[in-house]
Amino acid sequence: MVDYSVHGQVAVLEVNNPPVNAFSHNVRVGLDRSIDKAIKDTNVKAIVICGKGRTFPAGADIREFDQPHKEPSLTLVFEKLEKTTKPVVAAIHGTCLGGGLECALFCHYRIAQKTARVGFPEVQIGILPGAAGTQRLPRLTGLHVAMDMITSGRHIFAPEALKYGIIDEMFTGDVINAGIKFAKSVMNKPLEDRCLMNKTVKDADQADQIADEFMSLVKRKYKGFEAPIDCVKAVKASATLPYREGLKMESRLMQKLLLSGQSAAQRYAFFSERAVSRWKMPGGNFQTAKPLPIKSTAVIGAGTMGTGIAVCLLNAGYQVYLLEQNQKFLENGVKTIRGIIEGSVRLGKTPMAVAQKAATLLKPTMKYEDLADVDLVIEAVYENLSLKREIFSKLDKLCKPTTLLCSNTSSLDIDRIGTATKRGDKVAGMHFFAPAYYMRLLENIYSTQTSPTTAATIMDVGRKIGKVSVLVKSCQGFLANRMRGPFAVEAYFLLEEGSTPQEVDSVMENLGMPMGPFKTGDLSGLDIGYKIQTELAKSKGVELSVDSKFLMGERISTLTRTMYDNGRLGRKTGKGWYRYEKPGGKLATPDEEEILERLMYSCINEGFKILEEGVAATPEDIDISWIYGFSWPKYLGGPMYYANRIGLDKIYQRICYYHENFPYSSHWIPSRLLLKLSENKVPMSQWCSGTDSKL
Ligand SMILES: CCCCCCC[C@H](O)CC(=O)SCCNC(=O)CCNC(=O)[C@H](O)C(C)(C)COP(=O)([O-])OP(=O)([O-])OC[C@H]1O[C@@H](n2cnc3c(N)ncnc32)[C@H](O)[C@@H]1OP(=O)([O-])[O-]
Ligand SMILES: NC(=O)c1ccc[n+]([C@@H]2O[C@H](COP(=O)([O-])OP(=O)(O)OC[C@H]3O[C@@H](n4cnc5c(N)ncnc54)[C@H](O)[C@@H]3O)[C@@H](O)[C@H]2O)c1
Repeated sequence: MVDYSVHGQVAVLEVNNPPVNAFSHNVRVGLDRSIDKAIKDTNVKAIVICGKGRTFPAGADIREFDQPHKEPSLTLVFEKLEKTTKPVVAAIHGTCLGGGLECALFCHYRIAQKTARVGFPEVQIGILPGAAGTQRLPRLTGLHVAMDMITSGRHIFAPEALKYGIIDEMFTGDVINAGIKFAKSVMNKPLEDRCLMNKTVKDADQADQIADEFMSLVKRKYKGFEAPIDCVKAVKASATLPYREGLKMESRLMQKLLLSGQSAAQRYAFFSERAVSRWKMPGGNFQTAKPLPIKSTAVIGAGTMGTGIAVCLLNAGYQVYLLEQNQKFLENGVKTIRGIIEGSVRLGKTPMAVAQKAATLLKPTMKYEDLADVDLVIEAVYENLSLKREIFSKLDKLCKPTTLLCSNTSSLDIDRIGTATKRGDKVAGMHFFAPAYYMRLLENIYSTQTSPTTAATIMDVGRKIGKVSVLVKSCQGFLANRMRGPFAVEAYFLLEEGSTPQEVDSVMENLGMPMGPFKTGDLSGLDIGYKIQTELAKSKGVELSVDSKFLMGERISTLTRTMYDNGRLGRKTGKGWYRYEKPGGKLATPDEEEILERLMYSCINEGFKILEEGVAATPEDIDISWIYGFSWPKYLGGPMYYANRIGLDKIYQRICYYHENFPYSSHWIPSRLLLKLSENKVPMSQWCSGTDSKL
């Protein structure tokens, strides 16, 4: 777990725990023994700590957080480093994160490869740097930088770390050689000045002011999350309390956070995000299918979605043909794309070089013939099946045989689009979420014809453009919108029964969602819901009117149609739900619990049906879709995790209650899987892919 070697007078302690050299219990034991050995060896005059393989330790082992703590603790091991009279050098490459950075902060010196990153990402899993990180980083950088790094969890590259004094020097080339060389250069220098616990925080006199500033920032920016608040308190203590007292404060806050439900949920989300990349579908999976190389792409439709998708592809270095039917729309689309990229450069999110390259990669066109040689097409025209089929048929005849043809449709069956071509195996859905350049979820959809190679390729493209990609089977609405369907429908029914959009929104916002369903509707455009409903009715041979209350025996709401007819399309027309006159309700305003249950339990029921039918392979696929597609608060772990926390039997009973009261809404028909799991009290570790059991 720790490889020990001596090179002349320098002992090298190489942490060897792939893939990320996390400080698991056996690594702590190994490191402890190796430190003792190096201290005892009189021939050894300096010590180098580094990581084997791809990285310096990336932190504590997150999987161990729910297990009983086993000695030695990280702090106990690290303290030996600072106490020794032999200089200790952390030689950093890859990602030096969390406990890894804390280890480096106990060393007397830190050097890093230019491409290395350092950071304290603990806040993202609902905790704080609990091995003295909150007390030691401010002693190096001052409060401001430490507050920023610890409350945001952002990683910084070596040049920035050098600027703040976190590292002493940058190097290129081999880590061990660089470590030994540096260790030799500091071998006989005094160490008192290099021990952080002896230092004071340079801007301690402004502690109140800086802490107040960050407290109001984190309360606004990370509304509902507990960890950022405790991070501010712990970092402030580094300036207001003696070192040992500060450590006690850090430890108290850490224990509180570790026991909180939020941290467990955020850790579940961390592992789920990785689990969804291990996709599977009939005939193949992430291990058996290999992605095809994709260089050039095309986006059809330069509207809201097409422009956002083009930005994602351009930023990742793909060539993009942007095809429109209308010259004016094409020009506007190009302007929008430039505007988004320029804005991102101004915010420091996109490097100038990437923006300049993107400008050369964009090829606006009105000619389908230009698309003949591209490797991947993503269609984003109006939500209309016959239009999409016509376009796919045209592309099939025109594009080279290997081109993959994908649709960004929000709801249409991919099989029905694929049958318009003779290459159903190369047709799939790539469903982005608005705004496409910002939202991290990409829902990739396979039809009965799609090949695993096509799935592997679009999952790979998703990864390369920085999305969290989930693979699902095609069905009406796919995973995300199908499950979100009852959520939106129940919200409309509540309105018809007397609630206001503000009331409904505020219940969901209090739960932790950044926006309630009506504000989200205003943002996406209310015409989309209307068009989806009309298309669905048409596919069943029914013409809807404003007075329609049922579709095929199912209760429906045509409120979006009323909005559409009145030109209230949401933000884009300047009026939507938030300037809507409340219809006179017949029923009393439902209480908050009912709003929450009707919106969430209806979706959760649908989620279990989605699992039952194999549309999603695991609950993690569903939870990740909500976290990255609908900004579900990570600290609640996703709706399926949330359901498990509430108790499946309670959820099942309430679903039965609503089913009895709303017999015309099939989304209340209880899921058989939910019944089975709740009756047999099956723990989540047995119905998920294993993420829950890691906690
Ligand atoms: C009792 C009180 C004691 C308190 C002491 C507190 C000490 C400290 O303050 C707390 C911490 O350090 S908290 C920690 C602070 N550090 C962090 O939060 C860093 C979290 N990690 C990352 O950000 C990314 O993994 C990297 C950027 C390191 C690599 O990215 P990449 O190259 O895209 O690779 P990838 O696909 O992401 O991961 C590959 C595999 O490794 C797995 N794994 C990864 N880290 C793990 C960990 N720490 N642990 C376990 N496993 C970890 C990951 O799950 C995956 O395996 P899976 O089977 O597929 O699931
Ligand atoms: N807006 C959203 O929130 C959202 C989210 C996910 C998916 N979607 C889906 O994305 C697709 C596009 O939605 P949008 O909101 O971007 O629509 P939009 O109306 O903003 O843009 C559609 C664009 O397609 C162009 N177009 C129409 N027919 C064309 C043709 N034959 N050739 C070339 N261009 C043509 C139009 O001129 C228009 O500019 C729809 O299928 C929609 O369901 C939308």
